[in-house]
Amino acid sequence: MDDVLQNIMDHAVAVAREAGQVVREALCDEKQRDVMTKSSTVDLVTQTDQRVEHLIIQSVKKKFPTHRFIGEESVAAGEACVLTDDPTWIIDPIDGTTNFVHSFPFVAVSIGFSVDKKIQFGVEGKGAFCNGEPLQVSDQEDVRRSIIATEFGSNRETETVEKIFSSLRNILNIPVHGVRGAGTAAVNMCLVASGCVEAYYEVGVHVWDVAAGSVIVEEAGGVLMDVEGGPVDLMSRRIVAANNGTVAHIVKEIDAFSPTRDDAPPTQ
Ligand SMILES: O=P([O-])([O-])O[C@@H]1[C@@H](O)[C@H](O)[C@@H](O)[C@H](O)[C@@H]1O
Ligand SMILES: [Mg+2]
Ligand SMILES: [Mg+2]
Repeated sequence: MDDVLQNIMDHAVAVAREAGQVVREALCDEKQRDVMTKSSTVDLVTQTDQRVEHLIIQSVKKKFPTHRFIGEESVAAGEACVLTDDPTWIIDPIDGTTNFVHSFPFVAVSIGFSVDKKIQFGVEGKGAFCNGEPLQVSDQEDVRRSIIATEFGSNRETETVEKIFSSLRNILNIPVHGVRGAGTAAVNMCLVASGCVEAYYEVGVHVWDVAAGSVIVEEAGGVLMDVEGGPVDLMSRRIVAANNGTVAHIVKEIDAFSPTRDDAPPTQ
């Protein structure tokens, strides 16, 4: 990794740790977990999500004034969600807000950094690490001996819920050892990267949920795919992250659908 990128990554790690501390403290303070809603009554946000995103963006802007941002809460406030070739920080200040609100103790501060529309950190084959320890995906080749992670998302339209359950039924019937969900895409992807689960899939995620996780999974030896096979498109809101191409064949069992893309022009 060149010095410039290393410098950017060091800053990302430092600001993620700082943000993590704010989230950790807020977990113990009911007032900082007051709930507001966004796209639906189960799409939650708190002042802490907004505060943490602000903290990260201000800190980065000070050091790298020309860089661009895609932040979950900035987009919710009306900013465009467009990935250009420019250096861009893709931020989910609290991934797992529902967990956070309920003190269910799995949340992540997710920060990805892209240049030329490619997520950069780690792409040069330097590996993925958790507190200095290298991560490695599971070597399991048999989907029947696998744990698959997924989420239910925050869209409760009947048709969407039907499709989620249809996929789940198909996957349970393979049969797999188990199905799990941490309540955060970023943590689910880190679980794939660390070999605790063999694969994670979800339709309905956003680019800020998966940008950082995608490079962590690849650097830990895993593969990314669209839920109908083929290359993943981080703006498509569909993702499969698996330990290898064999387990990634769970895509055959997924009842795929296409939510509105993250980069769709705003409707008037
Ligand atoms: O809103 P948030 O807590 O940052 O992110 C959440 C994801 O991590 C989760 O996996 C998904 O099921 C939810 O729909 C939501 O996108
Ligand atoms: Mg999220
Ligand atoms: Mg979030």
